[in-house]
Amino acid sequence: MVFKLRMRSNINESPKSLPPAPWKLPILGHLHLLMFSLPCPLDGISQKAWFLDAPTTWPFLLVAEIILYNFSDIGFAPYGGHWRQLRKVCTLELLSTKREQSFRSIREEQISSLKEFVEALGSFSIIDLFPSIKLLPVISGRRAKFETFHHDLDAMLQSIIEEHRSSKANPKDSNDVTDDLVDVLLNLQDHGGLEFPLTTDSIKAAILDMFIVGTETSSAAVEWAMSEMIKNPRILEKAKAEVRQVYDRTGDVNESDLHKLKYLKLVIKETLRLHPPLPLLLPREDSNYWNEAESFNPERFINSSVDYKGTNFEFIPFGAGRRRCPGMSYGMAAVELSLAQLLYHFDWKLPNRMKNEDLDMTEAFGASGRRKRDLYLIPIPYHPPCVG
Ligand code: HEM
Repeated sequence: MVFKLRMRSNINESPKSLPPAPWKLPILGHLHLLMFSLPCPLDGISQKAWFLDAPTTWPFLLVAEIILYNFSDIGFAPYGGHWRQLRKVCTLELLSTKREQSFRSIREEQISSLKEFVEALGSFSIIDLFPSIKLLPVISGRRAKFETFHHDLDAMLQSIIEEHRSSKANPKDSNDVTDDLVDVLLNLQDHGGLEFPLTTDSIKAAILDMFIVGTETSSAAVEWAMSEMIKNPRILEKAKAEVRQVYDRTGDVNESDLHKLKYLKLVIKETLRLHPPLPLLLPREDSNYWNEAESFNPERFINSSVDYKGTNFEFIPFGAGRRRCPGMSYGMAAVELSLAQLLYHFDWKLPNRMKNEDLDMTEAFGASGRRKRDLYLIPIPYHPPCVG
């Protein structure tokens, strides 16, 4: 996962005096999920083809048509042979456990730059960690604007593809774990023996899916987890103590010890329950399923067999069934690692002596499940005890 970090304005500035956040579009990669707030003629989470008959005047359908190469990405593709093939490529080639592990060092390297970034700024908005959400900030119109945007985006994707092609004059075996996602797709296009040809447009749409879907959902989870912990200092302290106890030995946050962060995992689960990045129609605050459903209580998952893998229907932040999220392991690894970094290297406080109970937790309207207002926090560097 790529983290490009954008500089944010002044360190001690009041959030109120910051320029208003740009209007956020529902996010490209998961816009298909908007269908759940529209009258859907089909039942069930996994039926996604109906919208193809819908008028493409809805902004998100225009996005899918124009920007996602006429619905050729994985998320928007209607169920059928083309989608099945994309899905197979995605789960077996792009997001397999083997690949996920092979990207571990890249992920660690990228997420470790978080520390330097936060230090350099003094204050930041969590959303800046994942800038892809802002890829579309200024699109407020319809077709003409989407087309201009698509033109620019297409040029960028084309140059990414060409760069990969030229640096791979001797293409490697697609099982080569040093390949990145674009290499894997290009190798499949050249040598995959696929039932349906993998067009360059499908490759571009898949890159967009991975990049935008992955960053948008993971950033929402990190932002909500931090918000909930700030709002609940007891939980913040407990999670922080755990992270520091695990990493103080080396002074370095890495993926191999993530499995020891048992409490942080509960915090993430509870975050995904209360704030699923793609809300769908989840019973997240339904008292038929949850005790004190609206309160943030990570401990509810202690000794609970309820998991997010798609079999407990009261808790399906990654969806369920054949369209279940193929990037679950990637997403969880990125969220855990980001939060571990943030909690290990910094103490956190709200700006302007704001009280934790005053933190606004309103959700943005729409399908993206994000905070209505960006979360601004002041980091106070933590100096680990000398490592021997
Ligand atoms: C915390 C992180 C994430 C959450 C909560 C999440 C959640 C979801 C959900 C709810 C769906 C729809 C499932 C359904 O319709 O049943 C989905 C689909 C999808 N997700 Fe994720 N996701 C996350 C991270 C990622 C990452 C990191 C990637 C890729 C690198 C990814 C790639 C996709 C793709 C390609 C689809 C479409 C699958 C299809 O339609 O067949 N997601 N995700």
